[in-house]
Amino acid sequence: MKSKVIVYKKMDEKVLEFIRETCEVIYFEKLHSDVYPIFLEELKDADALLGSGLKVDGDLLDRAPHLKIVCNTSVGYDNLDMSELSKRNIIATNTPDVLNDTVADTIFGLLLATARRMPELDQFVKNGEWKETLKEEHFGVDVHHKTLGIIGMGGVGSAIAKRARFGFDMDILYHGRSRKEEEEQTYNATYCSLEELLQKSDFVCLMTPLTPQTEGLMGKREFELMKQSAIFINGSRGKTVDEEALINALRAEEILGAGLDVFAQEPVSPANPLLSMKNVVTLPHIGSATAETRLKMAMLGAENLVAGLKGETPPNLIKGSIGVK
Ligand SMILES: NC(=O)c1ccc[n+]([C@@H]2O[C@H](COP(=O)([O-])OP(=O)(O)OC[C@H]3O[C@@H](n4cnc5c(N)ncnc54)[C@H](O)[C@@H]3O)[C@@H](O)[C@H]2O)c1
Ligand SMILES: O=C(O)[C@H](O)CO
Repeated sequence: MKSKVIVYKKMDEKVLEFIRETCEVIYFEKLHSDVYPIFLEELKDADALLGSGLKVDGDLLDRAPHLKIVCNTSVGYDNLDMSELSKRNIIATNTPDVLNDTVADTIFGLLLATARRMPELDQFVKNGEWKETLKEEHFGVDVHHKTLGIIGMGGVGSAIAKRARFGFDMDILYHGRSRKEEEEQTYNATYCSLEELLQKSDFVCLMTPLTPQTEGLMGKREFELMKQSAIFINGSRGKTVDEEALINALRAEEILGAGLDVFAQEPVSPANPLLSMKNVVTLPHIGSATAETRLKMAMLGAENLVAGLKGETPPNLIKGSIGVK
């Protein structure tokens, strides 16, 4: 009897074919309201879930009594209730590393675009407002040789540090749960407290996972500690930032600007005040959004799934999952 796998996100056919070699696949390109009742019905005898963003909590797991493994096609796994999964002996996996460079390219591009006001000046040109040589009022700020503070020097944070150091001669500060000797040696990065990082950085880049400890990590006090000339970049999750505090800090000119790839609510509401601020550059959570990288992530998720269903240890077990030694 083949294992039954529910795939709940749009996937390349190559990935579905790979899973179909050993499993039965129930495929939902998107879990919109029309198909959700069918999804819940299929859950009843499903052995595995593959996709990203679905809230997998106790309520959902109670509807899936045969589930053996839940596989994210993302590195972030804040959508998974790890304790509920472990209670039920369900394996959980994610897709780290394959996306580091693509995400670092996005986040550093966001940093550059925000520093040099590119979206605003692109619109300036397209609106036919460019009538003469640009004046100081339209100048941006330099990135090269400035100080970048990275909160969360992990896979993506480290790739951002590489770009900053070797591409832009930046000085790098970082804060995290542990020291990163390799990054300190390779990128001349300096570990410091969060307070010191916020006070000294010209660019603050948040790249931590969303956890109970990082929820609201950047709040009123943290933005007040930043330089008035500094720019905040968020590539992590929207809820690592107190969005109200960010809006107030920008309105009070406590910081110079912000570049955001993630938001507390996604898709972000058009009414969100951040979207009407010229000194805020916004992206629709596109960190890993290239065809090549998304295929790698999906295939890695599928490899984790097939290995787990075979009784093997999947390559990317999430910390806290059963089977993590
Ligand atoms: N915008 C996007 O499209 C995109 C893409 C990839 C990752 N992400 C987000 O970025 C996160 C990090 O990705 P990664 O692959 O670098 O993960 P990672 O696990 O390699 O690195 C996370 C880093 O954050 C640090 N950290 C954890 N808790 C912390 C805390 N309380 N304070 C300070 N540092 C802390 C960890 O020590 C680690 O160094 C993901 O969990 C995801 O939420 C977003
Ligand atoms: O966590 C990740 O991999 C990205 O945010 C894409 O979801």
